[in-house]
Amino acid sequence: MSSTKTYHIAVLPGDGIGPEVTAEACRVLEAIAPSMKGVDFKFSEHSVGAGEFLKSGNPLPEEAFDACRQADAVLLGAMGLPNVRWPDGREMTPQIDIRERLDLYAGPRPIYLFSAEDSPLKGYEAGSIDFVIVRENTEGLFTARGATQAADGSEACDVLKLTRKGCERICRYAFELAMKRRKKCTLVDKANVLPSMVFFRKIFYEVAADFPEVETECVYVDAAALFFVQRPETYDVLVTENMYGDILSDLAAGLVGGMGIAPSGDLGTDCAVFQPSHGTAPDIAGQGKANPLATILSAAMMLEWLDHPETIKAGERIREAVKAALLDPTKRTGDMGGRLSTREMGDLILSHLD
Ligand SMILES: NC(=O)C1=CN([C@@H]2O[C@H](COP(=O)(O)OP(=O)(O)OC[C@H]3O[C@@H](n4cnc5c(N)ncnc54)[C@H](O)[C@@H]3O)[C@@H](O)[C@H]2O)C=CC1
Ligand SMILES: CC(C)CC(=O)C(=O)O
Ligand SMILES: [Mg+2]
Repeated sequence: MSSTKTYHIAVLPGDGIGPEVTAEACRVLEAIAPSMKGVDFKFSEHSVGAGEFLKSGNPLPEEAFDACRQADAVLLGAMGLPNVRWPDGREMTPQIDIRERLDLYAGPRPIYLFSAEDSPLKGYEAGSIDFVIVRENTEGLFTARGATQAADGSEACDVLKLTRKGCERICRYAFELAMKRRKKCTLVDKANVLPSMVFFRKIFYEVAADFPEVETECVYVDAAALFFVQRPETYDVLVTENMYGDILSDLAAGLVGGMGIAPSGDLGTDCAVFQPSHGTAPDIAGQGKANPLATILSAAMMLEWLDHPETIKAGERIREAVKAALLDPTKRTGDMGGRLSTREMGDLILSHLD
């Protein structure tokens, strides 16, 4: 007797272009589901973000958070709007709260050049830029949110904190990933200046000792920004602090076509969120212009992470469909120089799934 495994996916469309891009990713998941033997999906949708804050006063209602905790995986659009802020001036960042509360410490952000014409760099063929930034997601400078500001308004201070546990597990994740790829792991730090980064580097080499096959190197974060542009082909897996990873992942997305094609995962031990690396793009929201590929590729990462032979195959099929769709350089959304709408790009990917 065969039984069907039902995966519960919590969908958090969020703000701005979030609902537009998650709709396309869900269409792709629904289209691919019938081809998976013994697997299906149950989706539940939950309101979070700046819009939810304006309605209920809470950008992350407990019902939505519980749904994330209980789901097999979470698919998120993007959250936050620049004009919706806490009284202290910060934006709503429930995505960071979810990462911290569910301990989703590993943030893989794959950077892959699907088609030569999408790179602003000269001489790079499809597949020649192919690396993963592994962002530490639960420590570093972002944990300082809501930290200190002097009462007299004369200064403000954010603390960058790293722990041994946090550094060890993110380095271990990065080395294990490198073992499945081209066996090179680069630590991006600022160990010429900050004691926290000297600490990170020490732990990086301790963990490296368990992976003698992996080539190691350390690069300062400012130099990494330069080398990404000058010789991105030399990187495989890079591991770095939370905010460095945030900044470098936008820079790296720019090497392969922009934010519209940059997926990400936020992984814990038994819980994970998948979302595009981009934000809510208020400048194009509601106009059908958003590129859904980053979210569709994040959905493919989710299928691979679910780690069932059928979902792994389906994730690979989605990536192949994106690859095939981008072979025609006239088929792009506006951010990548084309004329397709969000829905038309979704339709194009569906047509390549057949
Ligand atoms: N994970 C999340 O939910 C994130 C949320 N945000 C929030 O999003 C809002 C906007 O932030 P920005 O700094 O403008 O970053 P953004 O990533 O939303 O936009 C930067 C630029 O990229 C373009 N862009 C982004 N995604 C695109 C897509 N799928 N298709 C086509 N073009 C796309 C935008 O139009 C804009 O020109 C802010 O409120 C910010 O806090 C920002 C980054 C991540
Ligand atoms: C709210 C932001 C810090 C989130 C972000 O930029 C990201 O996750 O890449
Ligand atoms: Mg970011």
